[in-house]
Amino acid sequence: MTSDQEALREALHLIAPGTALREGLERIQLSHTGALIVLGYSPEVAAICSGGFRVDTEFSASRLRELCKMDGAVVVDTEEWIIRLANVQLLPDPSIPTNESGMRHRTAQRTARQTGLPVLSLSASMRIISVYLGDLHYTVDEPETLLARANQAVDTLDRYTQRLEEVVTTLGILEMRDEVAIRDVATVIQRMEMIRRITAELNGYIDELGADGRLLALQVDDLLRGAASERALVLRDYIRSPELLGQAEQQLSALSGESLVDLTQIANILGLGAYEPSDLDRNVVARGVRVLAMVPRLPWTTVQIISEKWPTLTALRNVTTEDLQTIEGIGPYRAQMIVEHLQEREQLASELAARW
Ligand SMILES: Nc1ncnc2c1ncn2[C@@H]1O[C@H](COP(=O)(O)OP(=O)(O)OP(=O)(O)O)[C@@H](O)[C@H]1O
Repeated sequence: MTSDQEALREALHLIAPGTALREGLERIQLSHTGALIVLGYSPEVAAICSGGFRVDTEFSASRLRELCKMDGAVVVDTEEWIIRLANVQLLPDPSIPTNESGMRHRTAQRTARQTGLPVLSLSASMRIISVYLGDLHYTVDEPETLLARANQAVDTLDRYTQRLEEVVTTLGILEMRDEVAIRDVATVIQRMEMIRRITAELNGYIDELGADGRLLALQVDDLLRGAASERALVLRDYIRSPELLGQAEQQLSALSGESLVDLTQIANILGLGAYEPSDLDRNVVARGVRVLAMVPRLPWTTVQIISEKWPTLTALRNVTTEDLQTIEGIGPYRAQMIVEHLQEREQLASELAARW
């Protein structure tokens, strides 16, 4: 996300349903007066304001509506939530390009480009809220439209998480049998990345829906249940050097929709060296970090020390309680817990495999 996109998201959050600002905008829409509102008060804004008068009054929805009945723009200081100016003429640099028609929208776009602040433009005739920020232009949807789209995305997330659960379970079984192929790891990461993308889209809807999006946020939370930490653990299990983790995350999120379908590209991002589709069948071994992280109350630093000493899951599965007690901070009780946990996982994997 670029900084403008992030700022746009923050601006959408400010005007989300349930906020005082949105209530003001809805009142303006009902009264068909239209509006031009600058969200932020900076020296750049002050420099392009002409005429009008100072208000310096606490923000309220009804005040905004009243002030927007007058000609000109309103400037709202969103740091302090104070309406600073009203009835002002905005005079942005006329050489700044604009592809809008109508003076209000053209001024809004130029002002946003010149000041870097969000500028709202509400047309008197149409029930549309336009947000301009830098070079971005966003048309705010009605909450019903947004909710319909968000619900579709939740259905997709639901299907994706079910499919992920299947492939992660398969990976767990194969890990315990030393039968993991590059394809299995790449498939899990592919699914996780698809989930990350749909979640980012949903978070955008949640931000924009404000109070109307609370139920949606709970649904998403429920569906994700620790998905982000599981993703990090799978990556740690198969990316040899931890310093490449951040780079891999970046490259995964930069993959186009088409490239995400290609498992060899994902495998290469993980550093697993797959140049042709047949390379995907080559075996790989997990470090076992994910399995260790599931041991109850085992501190992360201890997980790291253990996996440094026994750097593969295969090696880990052969450790004894005596071996583990050579590590500082692991006594007989904890050593026993770790060994039992590994045995349980192995047992579970063979039970599940028997059902295949
Ligand atoms: N530079 C400006 N500074 C402040 N306010 C402006 C500016 N330009 C336009 N406006 C406001 O927008 C109103 C509508 O202007 P105009 O009719 O030219 O734009 P429009 O885009 O065609 O209108 P609408 O958006 O309502 O369809 C003006 O009456 C004024 O209140």
